[in-house]
Amino acid sequence: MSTTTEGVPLRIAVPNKGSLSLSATEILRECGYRQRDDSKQLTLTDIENGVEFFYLRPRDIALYVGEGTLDIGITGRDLLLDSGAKAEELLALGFGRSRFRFAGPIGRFTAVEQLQGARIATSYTGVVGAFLAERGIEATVTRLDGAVESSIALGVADVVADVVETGSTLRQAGLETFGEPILESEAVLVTRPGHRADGSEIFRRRLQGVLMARSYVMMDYDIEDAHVDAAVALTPGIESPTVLPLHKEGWVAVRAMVPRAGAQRLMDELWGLGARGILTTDIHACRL
Ligand SMILES: Nc1ncnc2c1ncn2[C@@H]1O[C@H](COP(=O)(O)OP(=O)(O)OP(=O)(O)O)[C@@H](O)[C@H]1O
Ligand SMILES: O=P(O)(O)OC[C@H]1O[C@H](OP(=O)(O)OP(=O)(O)O)[C@H](O)[C@@H]1O
Ligand SMILES: [Mg+2]
Repeated sequence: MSTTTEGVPLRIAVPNKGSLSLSATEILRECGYRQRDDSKQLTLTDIENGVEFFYLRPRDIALYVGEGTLDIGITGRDLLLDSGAKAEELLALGFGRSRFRFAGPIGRFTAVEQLQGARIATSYTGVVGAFLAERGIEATVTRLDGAVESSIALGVADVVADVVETGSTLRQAGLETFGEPILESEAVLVTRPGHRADGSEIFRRRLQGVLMARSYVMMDYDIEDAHVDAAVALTPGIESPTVLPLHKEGWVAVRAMVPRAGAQRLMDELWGLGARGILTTDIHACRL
């Protein structure tokens, strides 16, 4: 059964390679979509769900979506901004997190004002150009495809601007970051402003449901009536917690979604209030 109203498949761009590719495929599978098994496959139609996937270079995805060829796509926020494409961010996806930063030889630079007149190497000329223009800094920006960190030792640049995740590539090149991060990036869902293709809302909701399920757990516990108000104040849930009577006189069972991050601390606090039989369970998908 198709989930689109017109029967026209929703056309979705997915990273085919690089840091975002595996996580994008994983979240789409969790959302109940078919995904390719062969990394050479360029497209895949999931008739049951009324969608068609196009596996593309993440750097090109904002352009395809912005030009109207594809309805929606997954790419990096930094790549979206760098592209200058007419696409907008619809939902942050929580994976592929990185910072985009300037770096130079250790001890050489301390502030972005020192970029005046410098030679900067980067794969993200759009992001760097906009940053410099905003501050009225004049510098020479050279575009490289990758391994940008080597450009300083090889005499092509004084400074690099690149994606930093763990920082280990910079350390190995004898470089250090300086100035504030230019931007914080993660994988994002992008679409054309004002364009809401049939099925795109269902697609967005499925992704949001899996993201919520990743960041929340279901918590169950039993507690005496006298302490239930204090306990539900700690576990207010999304709408409101479910409270049901137990067979044991004067006791109730409480069920509520709680943020995964603080779940262990919450269990300690509930135990302190007299709650017993405290359980947490993973959620795999939800619509809230
Ligand atoms: N450690 C990382 N290295 C590079 N990009 C990363 C990293 N972590 C997250 N990202 C994000 O991945 C996207 C870059 O996609 P890209 O396809 O260029 O990945 P890549 O890992 O550099 O792959 P490749 O170098 O093989 O092309 C950006 O949005 C970037 O912020
Ligand atoms: O902070 P880190 O964890 O070290 O990760 C950041 C590095 O990873 C990426 O390089 P990639 O492996 O994509 O190679 P590339 O430069 O050839 O694209 C990025 O361009 C940085 O060089
Ligand atoms: Mg790379």
